[in-house]
Amino acid sequence: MASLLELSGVSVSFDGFRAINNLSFQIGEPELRAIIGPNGAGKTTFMDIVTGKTRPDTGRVLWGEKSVSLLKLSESQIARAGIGRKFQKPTVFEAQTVRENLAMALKAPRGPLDVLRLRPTQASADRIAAIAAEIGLSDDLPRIAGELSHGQKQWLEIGMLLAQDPRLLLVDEPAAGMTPAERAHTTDLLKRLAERHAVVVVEHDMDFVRRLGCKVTVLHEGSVLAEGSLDHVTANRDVIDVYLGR
Ligand SMILES: Nc1ncnc2c1ncn2[C@@H]1O[C@H](COP(=O)(O)OP(=O)(O)OP(=O)(O)O)[C@@H](O)[C@H]1O
Repeated sequence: MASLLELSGVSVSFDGFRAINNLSFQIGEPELRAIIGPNGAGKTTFMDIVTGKTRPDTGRVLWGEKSVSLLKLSESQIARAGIGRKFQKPTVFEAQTVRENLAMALKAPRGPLDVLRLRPTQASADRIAAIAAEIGLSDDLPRIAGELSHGQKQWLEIGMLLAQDPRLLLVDEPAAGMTPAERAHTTDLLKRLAERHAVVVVEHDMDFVRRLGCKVTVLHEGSVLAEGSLDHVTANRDVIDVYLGR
């Protein structure tokens, strides 16, 4: 499988502290990957580098069939190239309906004031319906987003990412604060999305990672400590020492 995203030899320091240290990572398309690691391992900084928020001091970050360097692109160009990121805290438009939120996301490359003025057109209605079905919110389209449960808001935000047609989704701690039923739904959703997309899930909850049933990358001190199935990495002595055994 060809790589969709490939980092090699990436390092970044903050005030002399190496948050990412000679990191190499690759993911294919489609693929589901979990990233785990102790606090401060560099998981957030990794996502910041991929999305262009943080620029590495050294290394390469290559994207797509043409191996375009993401280091030359702005954050918005990277988003348009097909990389979507979901932060831990949902940031849906609380006062708008689920349908309006998805409609805004379909049109999103403009400024926030422009998107607020837009109304869903017939042309976008099918797309909105398909995304709502994908995320399990078909019956909730007329509801005000602020009234949704925490889990439903997370799914809506994933739907808003999908509206942008990403090839790679970066999802930060999706299971945090969810009920067991919401976690099960989220697992199913991420697995289904990973049939057509590259999906990177950063997660601390090991039960959740186990249910994802995917390859796992363990980060520690800004580098890959171990990689493979969850059983493989959790049997690794170094992983036990720095992460699991604490
Ligand atoms: N802008 C910054 N300035 C200074 N230090 C930073 C900055 N961003 C990250 N760091 C440091 O880099 C290291 C890696 O941080 P990062 O947030 O990437 O870890 P993480 O694996 O996401 O941790 P957590 O699981 O707690 O979210 C930490 O020691 C953090 O304090």
